Amino acid sequence: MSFKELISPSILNRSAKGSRRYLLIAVTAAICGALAEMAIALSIMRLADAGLSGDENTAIRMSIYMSAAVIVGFLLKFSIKAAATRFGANTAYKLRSSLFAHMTKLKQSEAESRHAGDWMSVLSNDAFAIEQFFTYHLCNLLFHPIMATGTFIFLFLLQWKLVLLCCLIIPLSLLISWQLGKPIIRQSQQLQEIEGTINSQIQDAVLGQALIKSYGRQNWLRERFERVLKKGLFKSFDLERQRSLIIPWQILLQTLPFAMCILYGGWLAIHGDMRPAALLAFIYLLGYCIQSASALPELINQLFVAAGAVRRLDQIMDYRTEDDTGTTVADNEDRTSTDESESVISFNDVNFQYAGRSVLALNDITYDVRKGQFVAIVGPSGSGKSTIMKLLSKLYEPNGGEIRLFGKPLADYNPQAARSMISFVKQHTFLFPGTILDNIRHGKPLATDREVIEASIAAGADAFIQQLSESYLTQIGERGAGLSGGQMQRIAIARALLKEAPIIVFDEPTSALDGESEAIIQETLRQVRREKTILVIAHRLSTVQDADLILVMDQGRIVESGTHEQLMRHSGLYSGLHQNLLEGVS
Ligand SMILES: Nc1ncnc2c1ncn2[C@@H]1O[C@H](COP(=O)(O)OP(=O)(O)OP(=O)(O)O)[C@@H](O)[C@H]1O
Repeated sequence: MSFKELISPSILNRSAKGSRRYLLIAVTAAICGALAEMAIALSIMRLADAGLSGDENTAIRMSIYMSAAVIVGFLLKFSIKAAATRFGANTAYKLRSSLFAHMTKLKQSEAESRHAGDWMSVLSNDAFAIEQFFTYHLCNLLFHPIMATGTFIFLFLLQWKLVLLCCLIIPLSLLISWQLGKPIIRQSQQLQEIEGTINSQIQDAVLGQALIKSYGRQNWLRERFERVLKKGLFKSFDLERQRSLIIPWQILLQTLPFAMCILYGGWLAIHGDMRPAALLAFIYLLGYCIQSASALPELINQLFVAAGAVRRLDQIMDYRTEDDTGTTVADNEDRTSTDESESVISFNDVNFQYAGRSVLALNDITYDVRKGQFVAIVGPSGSGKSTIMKLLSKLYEPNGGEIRLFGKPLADYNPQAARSMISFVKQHTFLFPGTILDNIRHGKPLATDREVIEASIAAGADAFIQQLSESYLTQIGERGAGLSGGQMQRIAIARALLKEAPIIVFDEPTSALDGESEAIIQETLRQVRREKTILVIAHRLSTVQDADLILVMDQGRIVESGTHEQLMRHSGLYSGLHQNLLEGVS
């Protein structure tokens, strides 16, 4: 890694914009702080000279100067810390915020390329490492190099021969810092990756808890976790070992110059080549110079750790986001003007292949959905039903062919505009922790309470919500904890109805529900059918029997289409599926 790469990561530069004045204040205070220390040394020297020559007035004046320099030095150190922390906190805040914003705009394929826990690790651990660097190390990283350089120049002016003697150590010190720092950045990066895996496994354990118990896989899970924990443990031992190698060098580099100065400086003073007062000031400043110089290896190490974290964040920023150009939500105002004979959704020879897959998930898909129609998509597992929905919601772009929404190519809409016209009820309902009211209101953030209740009534959710202890203000836990699958689904339907989008898409709405809930959803379907265009992906053929059009999919193709009656007249896949269902029931 070049030095340029180290200091110019793009996300850091962008995040630091607007806070650079604090950095400037910190650097200025660091320079002035170093000057204050030198003023103290100068005062000590003049004080010692005055003491030895019995000049009382100069001694008093120097004592006053020295006290003033001590107070100013104290205030400056305080300012460095305050300004550097301010710079760091602001930068870390912007960095986290832009990272989070970037993540919410990621292309679906990019988001799926990493495990969720891995994302969390980058967002929390790496961002935290950078914040820590800014809060605790940046002020030292500003002060110590300036102090080391400033005192070095002053020492040189005092007695260059002594400085040259001490200088023999500096190249050695820099070489050691650089050499010891390189493996640290590599190992801390590896440790961070292991942390990501640990987070992923914790997440698997939490989300898949019930499944893991039902298959008795706790031991497998524990052993797998144990293995990655051990890997992390050994890696952190390696890292600590590498870091601890710096300590003996630090001690050596601290004591060696003192010993050399006292011996050689004393010899120079005895032979009249150096005033004793100058030797006193020299040793005073040498302490500061060494303290600052010896802090550098650890600070450089911390800089490497933070640089590693910034580099990983930069890699995240390189992940592609959705293209948000094109027709906007505001341009959609005329969407309901489509007359009944026109297509609301049309797929024309659409092909799609997932990255890394050798076969097409969708192969020459062509169909039309007209305004107010109820269209069902059925077919065996893996036939491509959900992929159609993913393309429709612009989570993926087709590899060939064209999709149109209200007559306009879907590619011309920005993703938000396209999604604003469709209410999705997914197979797996996701509810946020919070009140039921808030969860339904995600469909239309400015909806009144009355509108929320009306949507809930239409979705058959109002009756059970009213029976809850705090009705619509009942708090629900993470992912809807405290509600049954059917109740969650009805809340999701209420949310979708509240959105008032002209198209409503149900992804297998009945698959996780009992008979009663299924009946309620069927009733909802019948109600909204009059007002909205409905697309349903279903396994339960009972849900779709009265659909205007049923598309039957197999291996990424539409193999049959028609109404239930038309399809039943052929002895094709649909009637076969129906037959299997009946045999399963009997
Ligand atoms: N994110 C993905 N990455 C790679 N391949 C995928 C992805 N999602 C689905 N597929 C593959 O694409 C094909 C179609 O999947 P899709 O989920 O659309 O089928 P489906 O008909 O909805 O299945 P099911 O009824 O089981 O939900 C399958 O072969 C599946 O393995």
